[in-house]
Amino acid sequence: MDYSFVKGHGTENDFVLIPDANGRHELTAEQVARLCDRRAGIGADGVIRVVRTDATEDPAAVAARGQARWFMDYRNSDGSLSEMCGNGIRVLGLYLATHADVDPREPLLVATRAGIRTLTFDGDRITVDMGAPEVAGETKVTVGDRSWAATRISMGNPHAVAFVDDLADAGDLRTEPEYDRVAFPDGANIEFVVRRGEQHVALRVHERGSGETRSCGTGACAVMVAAALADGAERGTSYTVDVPGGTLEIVWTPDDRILMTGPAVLVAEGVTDL
Ligand SMILES: N[C@@H](CCC[C@H](N)C(=O)O)C(=O)O
Repeated sequence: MDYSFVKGHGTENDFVLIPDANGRHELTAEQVARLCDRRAGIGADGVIRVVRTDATEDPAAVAARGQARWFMDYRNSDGSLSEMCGNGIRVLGLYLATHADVDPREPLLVATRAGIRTLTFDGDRITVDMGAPEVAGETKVTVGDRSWAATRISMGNPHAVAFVDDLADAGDLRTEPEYDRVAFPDGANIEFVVRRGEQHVALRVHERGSGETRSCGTGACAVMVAAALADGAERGTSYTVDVPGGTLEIVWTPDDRILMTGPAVLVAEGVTDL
């Protein structure tokens, strides 16, 4: 069956959006993997079905009815579900502001499996209130014969953040790093971080369900929190986080919310029968 798609990216973390206001295109994991295939499909790090909260029975959408009109149904490129995608939600916001009756002069509330997130628009920059981080203590990550201490942080989805001397130390991230499967029963996104200056860091990421990507919005937020904690700075600070595909600005507010600001770009629209 033919259906419409939109392709977009946020700091080169790229997504196939499936506009599905009325909830008619529930996707299987196999379909998502076909869409994301970079040779036989459209190619992307993930798929976002853009559906109204009153048109899907996903429990997170049902819980948000009456507060948020739109639900981000996010899947990784292997077809697995995730609770949240920081870059993807900006791309979804731009899609709604340009293709639906969403007024970018107003805050936009979007339901996700991690709860409702609020977006504000400033030209081509979008800020997302990512909610409060949850810091869960120390763990360890391993690539080949090298291991690093890491901090477990949830941004609605699970992250392990490891400071390294050089981003090249993380080696070939085509293979998933090893991590504590008891601490992370649902898998983990792993970030490797170096310092670039005062309140300025850079990362590489291996995403759960997608492999190494050129950016991860929730990962950049987790990295900012780990860096601020290490600096003794904590709340009321802002950091610049460089990712391979660009730069994100992250603020930790005095009332414990993480605000992430970055770009969103739509690059193509079409019809597919994948
Ligand atoms: N790239 C995303 C995160 C996507 C989900 C992640 N792979 C997971 O499984 O939790 C971002 O920008 O946050």
